[in-house]
Amino acid sequence: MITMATDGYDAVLLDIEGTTTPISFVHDELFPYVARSVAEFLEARWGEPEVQAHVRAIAEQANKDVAAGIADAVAVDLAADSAEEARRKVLANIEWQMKADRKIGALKDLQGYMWKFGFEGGELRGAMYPDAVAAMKRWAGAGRKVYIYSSGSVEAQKLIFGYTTHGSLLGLISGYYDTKVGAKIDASSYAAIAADIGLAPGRVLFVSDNVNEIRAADEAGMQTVVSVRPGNTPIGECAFRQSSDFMDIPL
Ligand SMILES: CSCCC(=O)C(=O)COP(=O)(O)O
Repeated sequence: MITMATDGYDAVLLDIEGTTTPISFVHDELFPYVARSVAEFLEARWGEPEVQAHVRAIAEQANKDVAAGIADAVAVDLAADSAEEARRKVLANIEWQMKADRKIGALKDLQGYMWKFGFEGGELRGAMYPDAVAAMKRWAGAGRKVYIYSSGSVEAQKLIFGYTTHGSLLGLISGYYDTKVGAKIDASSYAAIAADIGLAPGRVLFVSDNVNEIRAADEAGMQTVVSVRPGNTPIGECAFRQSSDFMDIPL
């Protein structure tokens, strides 16, 4: 039985991986989609302005990482390198970052851009926990605004909820946040989201599988529930409320 603040909450802020969506979908379908097609994608679309914008962001991040002494990072000089050389280096940076499951903006933005082709072409469909879908409908129907906060880019979030195995859920969602608002383990990110939504943090309920994120949201004053799902990292003893069926979360 989950007990919430007696006067409830006005908005719900949901994490994706391990919360609305199985971790296995992200790691066994979404990430491999990019891993298996990124080399060919870069070769075929290198000259396209949108792809070049992603290339510049990856190169900028790589050069910062090299300066910071990160061993796997490969410096890229887009002005001096030949197109082939630059493409090889950009690819090397994408590959090591994906192996490390790095939650970094330039990589997340590129993944989101590539997933668009998979979702729009029908190769990808966003997997959802059925109780998460039911709870989102119940929250929206009861006047609780539903927001998303994920390391995945806002563009990727709109795809995963726009093309789910339960149809489009975009109509249930009032807004989207990614790490442009701040890191998910920083309390200031949750304060910024609450301010942007226009609510006191205490009127927002944050649900995530990641206890470090839950701790940050709690520090910012949000109400919290830890999502417990098969395949999630076990959380063990923990002071926070937990749920494995979001329909059990009181309104
Ligand atoms: C937008 S779906 C892709 C999820 C993703 O790329 C990711 O890194 C998961 O991050 P989350 O913050 O949802 O755990």
